[in-house]
Amino acid sequence: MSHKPVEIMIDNLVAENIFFSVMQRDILKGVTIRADKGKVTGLLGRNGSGKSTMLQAMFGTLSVQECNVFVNGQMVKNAYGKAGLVNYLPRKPYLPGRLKVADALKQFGSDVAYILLWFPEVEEDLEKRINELSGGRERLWSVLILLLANTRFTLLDEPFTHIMPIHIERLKELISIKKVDKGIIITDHMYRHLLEISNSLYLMKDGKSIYIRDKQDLVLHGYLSFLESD
Ligand SMILES: Nc1ncnc2c1ncn2[C@@H]1O[C@H](COP(=O)(O)OP(=O)(O)OP(=O)(O)O)[C@@H](O)[C@H]1O
Repeated sequence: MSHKPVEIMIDNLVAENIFFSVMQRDILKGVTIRADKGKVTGLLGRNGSGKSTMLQAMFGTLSVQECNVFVNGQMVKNAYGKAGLVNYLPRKPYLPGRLKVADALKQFGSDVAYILLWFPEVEEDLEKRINELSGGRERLWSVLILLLANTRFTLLDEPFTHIMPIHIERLKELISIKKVDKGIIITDHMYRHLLEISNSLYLMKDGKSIYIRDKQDLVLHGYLSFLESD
C-alpha cells in the first residue's frame, strides 16, 4: 500500500506576472507577489518603484497591461468584489470624512471592545467625525478597521505613516496576532518596522522584486546608503 504525502494548502492570494507601463516607461516588468495565511509579506522600494501599483493591481482596482490573480491556484477577476476575500488600505485617506468614527466601526462590523483593549486612549474619538481627527488617528482607525475585518487577506499601503511610535509598536503586535487568521502584505518606507514583522521581505527595483534576507541586502541593492547601528 502506497502512502501519499498529505498536501496541506495554506490559504494564499497570488498576483502573477504584473506588467505596468505608463507614458512609455516600464514600471513593473512581470513581477509576482503573494500573501499567505500566517505570514506578513513586506514590500520596500524607492519612491515610484511601483509598490502601490502592485497592490492595486492585485486588488483589481487598477487596470494594468497584465496581472493574473489566483486564490489557492484558482484564477479570480476583480478580487476586490469577492465578499470576504481581501481588503486594501490605499495610501490616501480611506474613511469617509463626514462619518462618525462609531458609525464607521458599525458599518465595517468592527469589534470596538477589542480595539479599545489595545488602544484605550482612542475611545475619545468615537463620537468625532473622521474629518475632525488628526492625521495619525485617521490612519490608525483605518488600519485597525481593515486589519480586524473578516477578510482572508489584507493589503496595507503605508500603514505606519503619521502614526506615533507607541501606537506603531502596538500595531505591530496586533499585526503579528492577526496574521494567524489572514495573509497580510505591507508596504512602507519605515524599513526597520518591516524588517521586524515581515516573514518575507522584497525590494522593488527596476520593475522587478528582489528577495531581501537581511539589512545588508538593502545596502547592497542601493535602498539604504549605509547601515545604521541599532
Ligand atoms: N496614472 C498614471 N500616470 C502616470 N504615471 C503613473 C500613473 N500611475 C502610476 N504612475 C507612475 O508609476 C510609478 C509607480 O508609482 P507607485 O505609486 O506605484 O510607486 P510607489 O513605489 O508606491 O511610490 P511611493 O513610495 O512614492 O509611494 C510612479 O513613477 C508613478 O508616477
